[in-house]
Amino acid sequence: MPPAALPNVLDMALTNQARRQVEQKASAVLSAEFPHLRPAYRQIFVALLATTAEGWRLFLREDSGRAGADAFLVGPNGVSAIVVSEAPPDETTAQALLRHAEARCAGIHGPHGQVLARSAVNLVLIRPGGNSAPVSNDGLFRSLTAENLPKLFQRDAVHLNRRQVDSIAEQAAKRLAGYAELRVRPPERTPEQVGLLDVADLEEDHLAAAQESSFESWMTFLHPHQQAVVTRNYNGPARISGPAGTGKTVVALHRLRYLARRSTGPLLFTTFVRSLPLVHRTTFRRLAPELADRVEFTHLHAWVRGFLERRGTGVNVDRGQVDTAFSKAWQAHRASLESVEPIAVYWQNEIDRVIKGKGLTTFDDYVKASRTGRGIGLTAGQKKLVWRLYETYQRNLAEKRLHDYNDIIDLALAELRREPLSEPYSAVVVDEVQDITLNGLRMLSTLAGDNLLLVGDGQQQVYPGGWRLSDAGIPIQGRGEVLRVNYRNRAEVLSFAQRFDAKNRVDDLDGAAGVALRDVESANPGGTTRSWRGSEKELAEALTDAIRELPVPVGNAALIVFQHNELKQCKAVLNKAKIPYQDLEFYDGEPNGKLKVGTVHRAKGVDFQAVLAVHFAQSAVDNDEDLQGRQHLVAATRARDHLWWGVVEAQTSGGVRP
Ligand SMILES: Nc1ncnc2c1ncn2[C@@H]1O[C@H](COP(=O)(O)OP(=O)(O)OP(=O)(O)O)[C@@H](O)[C@H]1O
Repeated sequence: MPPAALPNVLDMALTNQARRQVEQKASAVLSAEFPHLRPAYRQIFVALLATTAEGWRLFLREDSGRAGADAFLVGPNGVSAIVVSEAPPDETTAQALLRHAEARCAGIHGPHGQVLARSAVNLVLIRPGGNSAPVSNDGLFRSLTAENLPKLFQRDAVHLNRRQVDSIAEQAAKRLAGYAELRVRPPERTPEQVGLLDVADLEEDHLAAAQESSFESWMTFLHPHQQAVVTRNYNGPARISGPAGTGKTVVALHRLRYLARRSTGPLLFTTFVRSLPLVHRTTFRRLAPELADRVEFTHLHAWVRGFLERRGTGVNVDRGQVDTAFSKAWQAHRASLESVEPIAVYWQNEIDRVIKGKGLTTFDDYVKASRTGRGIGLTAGQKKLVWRLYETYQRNLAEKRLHDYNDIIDLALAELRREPLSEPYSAVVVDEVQDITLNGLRMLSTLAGDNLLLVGDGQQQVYPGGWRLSDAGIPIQGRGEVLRVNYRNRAEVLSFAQRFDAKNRVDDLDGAAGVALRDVESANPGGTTRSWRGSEKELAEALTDAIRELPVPVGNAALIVFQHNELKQCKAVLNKAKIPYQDLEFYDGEPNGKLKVGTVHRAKGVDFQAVLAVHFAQSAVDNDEDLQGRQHLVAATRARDHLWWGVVEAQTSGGVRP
């Protein structure tokens, strides 16, 4: 049992002097309780025990047989099973230690019916001698020395609050027979000290308060259904789907850690969205620092380019020149297609997502091909005109020896079929799979085989096109999971986002009925939303006010628009108002105090405490209302606590309406 009323020291970092006092106490407690502990080990356990003065909980067991000692440390950074030993354990021992740690923590409950995830237990090896040479079973253990021990307490990995730490520790105490719980109290502050908090203390307090949020607790706790998906044995390619915010990516990241511990090969996390892998890499490193080198986070085209380079296949991808090749083709065929649809990008998408994206190489195939989600139906005669546009575009690319993204996917697919990877991936996770082209899927399936895990939500497709997983020859039967509890959006935000729910049936990515956002259960009450409507002239003031009045730090908020040209307009407003911002394109998930800004395409898959979305009512999104609805749904569901939704009317439409 913990001593009755420990102060809430998690919110109150110790001063240096207090820390020294705590370490002295810790040393005395260890001498009394574990008199035979070797001095080199004692030094480490003093450091671990000192954290209990700040609310961490330590359970210790001496193992004289193995010349080591082990402990469980529960703190704001989660649960760590710690082995202190000079010699790294061999693979078999390491696996046994991992099972031991997982078994001891099995069945620990979290808030709202969640469970402590098996994949959440951190296994840490601490070597007293200062030997920091990599251990052979890297990836099972996080390996530290006495010198770099403070890494274990790093603030950026904080995700549990005091109540959660205590609740885990109380439950762990019952499961840890043979371990002694050791604690030291923090020194009392004198009345003078209480008034003399230095700046560092205040910063620490601020940080701790911000981290009181329960949102990050997914690093330790999963819903039992999420947990089951993390550990299930699939024997074939699998798919996780479910509406926005249901924890699909969270499950995928835990599963990567779980699978990495049970395999030896490299692992890959990829997606079509360029900026996303960086953000998830940052998150994953907090979850599983020991696996930083084994799991590769790369967006699909970067992976393909790297792969082709390694195979000696040169490609020439220049986005600007590729666009010019299309523009020239469009100029040549504009007259014949304009009456069907005047927006050039519609036809560029037709080539990218339908003709080339699906790997159609003959006009006959194109005539027969389904164009689900393309908005406009085309007759065979109109398709003939599109095919001519496509042929001219292809000629323009060939003349300049250019490759577009579809070309390099095709090259990679051919190359993988010719010669598979010499060291196959133990797991390939594909996030936001709904936006990958059909040929991209074929390539990933060839790359990963049975080790493929596809994660996505048909309702959040922001690029037009349409396929079923079966079209790519990926058999999912019996290996499709659907998550249904929304953990991200507070109830108010969720209910606002649900207005963009699909009128049509939602697809589960494989042709069957999926779950729509309106069907999810909401896990977090509260939240705020604000709507604004006005003219383009009035936008600057309204947006600046909305940013100044944000109920969250501006660095935790994002401004999302739907078209590139609108981005420029909004950035001009920010520049004028001197509001520092960062392009979402370059956001890697590290906190930086700046407002994040980007189009919805760059905001996919991530979340922010607050979102400001600006919709220019006049803009057309590829002439497709459904697509626009899906993009709005994605933008609105990026917000956790607060959503500001601005609509800019046509310039002639006059004043602000409430
Ligand atoms: N088990 C959990 N406990 C607490 N919070 C959770 C849990 N699972 C997910 N969350 C919260 O929900 C957020 C959304 O999770 P995640 O990004 O995995 O959802 P998603 O289904 O991939 O969403 P989207 O499809 O909208 O990108 C996380 O950032 C986290 O804050």
